[in-house]
Amino acid sequence: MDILQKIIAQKEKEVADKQSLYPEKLLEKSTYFEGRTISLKRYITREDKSGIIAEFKRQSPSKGVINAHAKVERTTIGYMQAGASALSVLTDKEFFGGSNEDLSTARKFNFCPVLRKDFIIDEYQIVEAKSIGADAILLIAAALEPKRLKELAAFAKSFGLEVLMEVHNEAELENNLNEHLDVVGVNNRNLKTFETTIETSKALVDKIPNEFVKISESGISDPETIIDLKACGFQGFLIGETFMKSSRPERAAAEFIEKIEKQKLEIG
Ligand SMILES: O=P(O)(O)OC[C@@H](O)[C@@H](O)c1c[nH]c2ccccc12
Repeated sequence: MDILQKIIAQKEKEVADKQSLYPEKLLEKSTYFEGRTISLKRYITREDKSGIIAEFKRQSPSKGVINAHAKVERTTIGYMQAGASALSVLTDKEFFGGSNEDLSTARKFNFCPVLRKDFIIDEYQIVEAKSIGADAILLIAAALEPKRLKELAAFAKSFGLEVLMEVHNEAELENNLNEHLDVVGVNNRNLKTFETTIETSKALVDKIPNEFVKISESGISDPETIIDLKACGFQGFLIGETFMKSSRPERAAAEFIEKIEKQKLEIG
């Protein structure tokens, strides 16, 4: 069993437990339920922003604890002040040390798109995403059958949530493109070895139709890589660890984004 299969098995249990404790009817009472969402697609492509989706991630299966002390409020506000286009918040507890409260806190203190980073396998988690204040959800092609991925994407759109589909290779991309997706992300991390390589993104970018916003995810550790990925056609960049491993992630993000701005000027 690879890590993804392990996580999915755990999610199936979690969803069943939660559904009996807090049925959808209850989640629908959340004040966020009626509210409008902020478009991730639009914010990634805004000219006045960096294209960076800055992630709040305390730990991961590949790295263990990345940052045990960072506060969601200070970190996410700082990310946005630094020039991030959007936020990504891990809500998985078991493997990533996140929570729904983390996402709601990010929501409460920021006016920007907030992506719910979790392993979605059921409609229940989409209702939950809306109820905690998310604007967009992640669907992982490696975790779902194409028919199921499309159903979940359509369901998310019916609540006004945008959909980021994540792929690792050409087959996943080609089997899953559908009209309900907004953003397509290439994950540079190999889920079996945990190794990351930007080449994964470069090999797939031209195969993603232009109607989708294209982002590169994981293992981005220097501003030069962003310049390189932009030149290949990527519009967005999902960054977690490079920021979170700093004792002040928001400061690391500010320094990183400043360097991109400087290089942009030099390149002209
Ligand atoms: O911390 P990194 O290497 O910058 O990666 C961020 C993000 O891409 C990564 O956290 C991620 C990509 N896809 C996921 C799916 C689930 C959980 C986490 C992820």
